[in-house]
Amino acid sequence: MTAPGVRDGQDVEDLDVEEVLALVKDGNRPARPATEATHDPTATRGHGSPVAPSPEAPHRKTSATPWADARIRAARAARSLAARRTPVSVNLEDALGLVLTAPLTALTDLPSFDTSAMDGWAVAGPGPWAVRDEGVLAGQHGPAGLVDGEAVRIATGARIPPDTTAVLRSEHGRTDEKGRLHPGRDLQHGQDIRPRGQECRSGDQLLPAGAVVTPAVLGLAAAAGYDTLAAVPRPRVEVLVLGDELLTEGRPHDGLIRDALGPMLPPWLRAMGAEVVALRRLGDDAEALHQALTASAADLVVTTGGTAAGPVDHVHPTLRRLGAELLVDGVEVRPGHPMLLARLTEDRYLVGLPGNPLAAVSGLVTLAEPLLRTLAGRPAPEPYTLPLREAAHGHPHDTRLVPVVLRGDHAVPLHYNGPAMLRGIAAADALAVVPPGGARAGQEAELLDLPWAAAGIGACFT
Ligand SMILES: Nc1nc2c(c(=O)[nH]1)N[C@H]1C(S)=C(S)[C@@H](COP(=O)(O)OP(=O)(O)OC[C@H]3O[C@@H](n4cnc5c(N)ncnc54)[C@H](O)[C@@H]3O)O[C@H]1N2
Ligand code: MOO
Repeated sequence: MTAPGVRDGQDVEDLDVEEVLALVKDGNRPARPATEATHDPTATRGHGSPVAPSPEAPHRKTSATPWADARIRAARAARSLAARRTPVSVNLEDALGLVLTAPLTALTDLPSFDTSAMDGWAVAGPGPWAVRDEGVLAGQHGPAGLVDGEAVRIATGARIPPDTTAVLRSEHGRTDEKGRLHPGRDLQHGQDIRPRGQECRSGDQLLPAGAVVTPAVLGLAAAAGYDTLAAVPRPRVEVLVLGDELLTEGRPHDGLIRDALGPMLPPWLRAMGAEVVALRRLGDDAEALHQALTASAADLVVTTGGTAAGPVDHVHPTLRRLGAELLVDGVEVRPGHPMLLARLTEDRYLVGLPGNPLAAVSGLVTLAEPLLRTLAGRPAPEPYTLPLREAAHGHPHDTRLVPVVLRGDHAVPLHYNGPAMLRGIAAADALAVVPPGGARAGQEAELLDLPWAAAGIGACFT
């Protein structure tokens, strides 16, 4: 059935109840531009005073923060803690994705000795040459020096014998019947020799402090002599999954459903650079939640579910009981508007993700990502936009995050993007930021890449 007033081409399955209600009331009026929505008397920006909810927005939270402000607030909240974190020394194999706290300074010349760039012969003086019996392989040290007219077989990466004048590639040399080596073409002095220090001298700065450790940085660090790197510690995150209705195996039955967030959040958080220290399922138990939050030593606790105002929604009451400071209490974004950010103690934070799975993703990218990025010392990704290939309907007042695939130079909005659905995001490359009122086909939309989309599965998982 199509809800009356829903615009052509819209899938009612894509809308949450509130959006459908708003559209029914709006009829087919054109979507309001973002600027107008900003002046909506029902929309409270920042932490303004409470405003009576409008009939169009039965669940609008008066304290809700605009989406872009919420991201900024989450990033800023962690700044003072980030400044207090002590750098750690991390083995290379554990350093992927971390940020260097000291410049990467070469511990050696590179190459650290004169090296053959090719398989062939090290030769001294002009040819033809007498070829020694014993060759020189990579990894051997101290080959005997050559005299003019002499050559020795040499492998790529092997040390150049003293007094070598060039390396003759194997395909450019010919040996006559007497075993003498002749050049097949002119040979320049120093040809195919990589001189010591060609890439850097010991003490040269290879990368500045603040560089992100990529696979290539790991390779460079190893080449330059490093076993460990000084880096910003990975933020530690504990995930608390709330809800009595959740199963951890088998098919849904008897009103029980599978926990979709337990399997999804830890790898997603790791892809965002976090160390997930624990995942615990607490049911709907206020006491267990209180104890878990009191006992946790993680930099960030991520809870799922329980953010709304139902009888077993324990997150707000527990935060009040703990005396936590609510920094963001609801965000003007769909899905996920009940998401929250709190400071539990001076150096511990909580992000409360709504239980609906796509709403949880929205909370992850809106609040957890900027907070973790700041704690990890990483810069914000450069914002970028692409035109939408099709129109994306918008919420009347709130930003919408819509899963999209990137095709050529367009972003294509995906269906099955309702708050309880993962079908769209599971096929997506990015989330498109759709302003209040929606976006036309061809309109540029800001895109938030999914952490694995650009790098390929596995590449960014730490
Ligand atoms: N009176 C109001 N009710 C609701 C509002 C509102 O503004 N006023 N907002 C709705 C929205 S929007 C969302 S989102 C949810 C958020 O609710 P909670 O964070 O309290 O989440 P729950 O009620 O625990 O669960 C919501 C939904 O998600 C399912 N769920 C929970 N955890 C998981 C999981 N790990 N894996 C899969 N699915 C999960 C749960 O069974 C519910 O269906 O509140 C609305 N209500
Ligand atoms: O419907 Mo709720 O917007 O957060 O998923």
